[in-house]
Amino acid sequence: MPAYIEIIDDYDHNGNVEYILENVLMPDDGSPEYRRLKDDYNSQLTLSCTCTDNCSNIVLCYHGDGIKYTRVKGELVLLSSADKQFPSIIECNDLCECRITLCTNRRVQYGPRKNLEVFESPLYKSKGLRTTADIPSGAFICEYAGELLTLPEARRRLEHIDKNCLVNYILCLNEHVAPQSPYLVQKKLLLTIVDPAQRGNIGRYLNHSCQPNCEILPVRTNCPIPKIGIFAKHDIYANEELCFHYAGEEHRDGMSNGKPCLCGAPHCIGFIPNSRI
Ligand SMILES: C[S@@+](CC[C@H](N)C(=O)[O-])C[C@H]1O[C@@H](n2cnc3c(N)ncnc32)[C@H](O)[C@@H]1O
Repeated sequence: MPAYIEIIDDYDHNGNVEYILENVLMPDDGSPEYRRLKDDYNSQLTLSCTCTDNCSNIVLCYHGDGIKYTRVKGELVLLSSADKQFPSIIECNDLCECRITLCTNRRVQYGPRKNLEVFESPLYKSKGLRTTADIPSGAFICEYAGELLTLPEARRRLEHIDKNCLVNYILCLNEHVAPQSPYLVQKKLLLTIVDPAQRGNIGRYLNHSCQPNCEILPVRTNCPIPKIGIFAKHDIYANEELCFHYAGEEHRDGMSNGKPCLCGAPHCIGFIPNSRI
């Protein structure tokens, strides 16, 4: 039995973007905000399960208010009855006593699914990500991994992007957290900012759609800073382009207008939504 899980990710980029398997810290700028981000990044969630029955009872491998997985045709997918009011996932971690190979509360930590392909999207007139195989509803696609930014650094980079008409890869995840969430006992982390422009994984190629086939959810494993997990919203067929709503479909407040949106959905809002930070 392995003592920890190794991420399996054979994807790569063309060009000079560095391929990373999971989030990394932005360069140290000496700020107090960076020190706080680094402290969080190096922290371990103290939630752990005490499952000793070969994970036959999923409830034991379940941490507080997180969404659960269920196994469908050999694959772990999100339970469709999940509470969408405070959506988040807390997977089992290195402190858990369950058997890694049997645990049904570990998916994102294994890395992206296979059969993903970067391509030139005719719809978006830029790169996009598609699947070459069918994907069931609720299945994990990949993480949106990049450099974790402090708020001042994100603002600085956004200004630079605007001024120089560069492609914006910065994603701000605003969490709507239940007051008794177990990870808030450690720290109140509500805004996670990820920039895969220079260092990122395959998640950086998903475009925005106002009527997407994927959704993003915060997923915690060992670290209190969530990974941004991308999941199938419904069954997806081979050769479909994968896209998600950049601001989250349920939370439209706090959005600012970005560039014109090319998604072509019947109820397209007309612009790429950016979270106001
Ligand atoms: C995360 S990247 C997606 C991959 C990108 N298309 C590429 O070629 O690398 C986000 C950028 O893609 C483009 N993009 C994403 N969704 C779009 C949309 N709905 N309409 C127009 N451009 C979009 C914008 O330039 C946006 O800043």
